[in-house]
Amino acid sequence: MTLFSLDHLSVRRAGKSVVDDVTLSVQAGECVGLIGPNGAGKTTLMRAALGLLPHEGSSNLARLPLGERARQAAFLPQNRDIHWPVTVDAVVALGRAAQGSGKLHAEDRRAIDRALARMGLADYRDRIATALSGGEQARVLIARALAQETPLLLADEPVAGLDPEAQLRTMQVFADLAREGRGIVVSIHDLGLAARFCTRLVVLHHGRVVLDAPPREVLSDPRLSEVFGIRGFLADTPDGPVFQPMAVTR
Ligand SMILES: Nc1ncnc2c1ncn2[C@@H]1O[C@H](COP(=O)(O)OP(=O)(O)OP(=O)(O)O)[C@@H](O)[C@H]1O
Repeated sequence: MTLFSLDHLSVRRAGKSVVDDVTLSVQAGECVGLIGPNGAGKTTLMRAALGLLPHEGSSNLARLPLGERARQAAFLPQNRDIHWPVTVDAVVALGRAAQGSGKLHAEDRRAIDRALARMGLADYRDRIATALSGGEQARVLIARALAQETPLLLADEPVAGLDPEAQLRTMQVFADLAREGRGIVVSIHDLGLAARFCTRLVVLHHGRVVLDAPPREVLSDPRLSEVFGIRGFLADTPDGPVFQPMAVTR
């Protein structure tokens, strides 16, 4: 089942083409890593796909009325500041606001508990969110997005600033959700984590999709070094593929 589809999506910002004619679809069961150098257009692509930026071409999400869009897709933006001195539980509960009337029902409570458990935050639920470390706050916001329990999750650099355990835990959660039949689109700079946990990698360069294939194929493609300006080491291990950037090539 197709959960996400972009058809010739283009975005211009300040007169410059930032996303250029992107056609892409994501099926249930896929965890798609959106990779590309700084400024490649990853954030712009996600925001336009969600209807948050003017664009040409079409996105199945941008076409939906607001309430329906929130039931179809959760979005974890890159900016992860929490401004309200409320409990972790209350922040995660906001993820349910789009799903119903605003009043929490038993099913909402269960979704909040599942999200807290998935992110290892059960013991944090009564802590004041603004009094947590940056990485802990980031995990709370991931839990808020998970609590929406939408068919599709778009996450913009969710593991930036997280410690290794939280990075692995988060990527494992995304991989598990995909295996459970959801669709994930995750922008990520850590190509090693992308190799391990994504089912497919889409490489964006100057706003265009230049590679779209399973991780091993993408990470061994000579075009990768042109795009990123690096040479990497790719190997198979019992835990899955590993990729380590080794040297700058330009
Ligand atoms: N509001 C804006 N006005 C003009 N140009 C913008 C604006 N926002 C982004 N851009 C430009 O669009 C391009 C893509 O930016 P975007 O944030 O989508 O890249 P990204 O791939 O997410 O980068 P990063 O990995 O650094 O987060 C960049 O060249 C950026 O300078």
